[in-house]
Amino acid sequence: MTTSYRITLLPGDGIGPEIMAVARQLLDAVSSSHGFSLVYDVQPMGGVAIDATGEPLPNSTLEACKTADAVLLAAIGSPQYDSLPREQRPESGLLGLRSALGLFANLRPVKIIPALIDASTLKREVIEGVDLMVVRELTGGVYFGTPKGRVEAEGRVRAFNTMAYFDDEIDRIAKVAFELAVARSGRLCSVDKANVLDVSQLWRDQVTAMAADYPAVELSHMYVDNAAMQLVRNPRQFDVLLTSNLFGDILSDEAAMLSGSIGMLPSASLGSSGPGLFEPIHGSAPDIARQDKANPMAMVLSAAMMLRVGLQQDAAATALETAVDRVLAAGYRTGDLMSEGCTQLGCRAMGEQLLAALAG
Ligand SMILES: NC(=O)c1ccc[n+]([C@@H]2O[C@H](COP(=O)([O-])OP(=O)(O)OC[C@H]3O[C@@H](n4cnc5c(N)ncnc54)[C@H](O)[C@@H]3O)[C@@H](O)[C@H]2O)c1
Ligand SMILES: CC(C)[C@H](C(=O)O)[C@@H](O)C(=O)O
Ligand SMILES: [Mg+2]
Repeated sequence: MTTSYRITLLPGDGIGPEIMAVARQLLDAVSSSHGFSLVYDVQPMGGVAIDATGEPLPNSTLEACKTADAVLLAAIGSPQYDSLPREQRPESGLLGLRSALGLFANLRPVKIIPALIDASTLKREVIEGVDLMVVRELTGGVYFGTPKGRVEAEGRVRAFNTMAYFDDEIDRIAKVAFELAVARSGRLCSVDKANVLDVSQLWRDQVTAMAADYPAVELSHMYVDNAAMQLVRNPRQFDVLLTSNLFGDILSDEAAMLSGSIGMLPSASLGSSGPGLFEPIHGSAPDIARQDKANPMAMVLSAAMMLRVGLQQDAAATALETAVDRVLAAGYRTGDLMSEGCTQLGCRAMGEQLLAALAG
C-alpha cells in the first residue's frame, strides 16, 4: 500500500498563496515519483482567516494542524490589519499556532548555493562555503513573557514586555543545538546579552552547564550585538548558532542576505512530539503581492524540510533541493536575485522551471 500523509496547508496572505501554489505542484510531482502520496487540507490562517471568521487562528484551523502529519505555512500578515488589537492580528495567529503545537525549536539553515554567490550584497570571499544553522527558541522569551501591556500614568504612556525564560525552556532548546552541533561540525555559538540582561545570564549559565554533557562540542558565547556584526564580517566562523526568540528572529533575517535573498531561506519548527510546522523565514511581502514577482524557493525548500524532517522522505527532499540548485545553475532568477546575464522569471514561470528540473 502507498504511504499517505495528511498535510495541512496554510497559504495565508500576500505572496503566500502564490508561493504555496508552486510548492504544491512540486510536492505532487515529487511524491508521485517517490512512491508516496500527500493529502492536503487547506485551511485559513492570518488575514484570510480574519476576513472569513474574525479570528486569525480559527479553532477549526488549529484542530486541522494538530491532527496533521505536518503543517506547511507560506506567510501571513498585511498592513491592513496593523490597527487591530494585537491579539486579533495575523501575527498573533502564528504565535498562537507555534505555542499550541509546542514548537519550541525553530531551525533556520543558511547554506550558500554556489550559483548565488554573486547575488549576495557581500563579497564572494566572505560568503563562499557558508553553511550554518540558526537554532531559535520559538515559544518563549519576550514574545510570550508577561506582564506586558500599555498603560497611562501621570499623563505619560508606558508600554512594556517581559523577556523571561525558565531554566528548563533554555535546557530543551540548548539540547537541540548541542545535538545538532554533534551531527555537524561540533561548533556551537550561543548568542545572548548576558553583559546586560538577567535573562541572558541564566541563558548563558544553563548552556554552559550543559556543555559538560557534550565534550565533543566546542562551545562559545557571543553577545548579540557582536554576533550581528560577525555574521557579515566572517560568517564562516559559525556552524550552529543558538539564540533566544527575538535574537534569532533578527539574526536570521540578517543571515538571509548571505544567501542573496530572504526569498531563499526555509525553516522547520519542531516540538517534542506532534506535527512540525514548515515555513519560509520571510513574510507576506505585501509590496510585491499579487504581481507574480515572489521568489518561491524558500517555500519549496521549506517543503523539502517538511519531507526530510517531518515525514522522513529524504530522497524526495533531496530531489526538491536539487531542482532548486539546477534552476539557479541554469541562470533563472526571480527579481530579488536578478543579476546580469541571468534570465528573469515570475513566480509561476519559476515554478514551471522547477517542475521541469525535477522531472529532468
Ligand atoms: N512567518 C510569517 O508569516 C512572517 C514572517 C515575517 C513577516 N511576516 C509579516 O509579513 C508582513 C510583511 O513584513 P515585512 O515587510 O517586514 O517582511 P517580508 O519578509 O514580508 O518582506 C521584506 C522584504 O523582502 C521581500 N521579500 C520577502 N519574501 C520574498 C520573496 N519570497 N521573494 C521576493 N522578495 C521577498 C519583500 O518584498 C520585502 O521587500 C508583515 O505583516 C509581517 O508581520 C510574516
Ligand atoms: C510574523 C512574526 C510573528 C514572525 C516572528 O517574529 O517570529 C516572523 O518574523 C518570523 O520570523 O517567523
Ligand atoms: Mg522574522
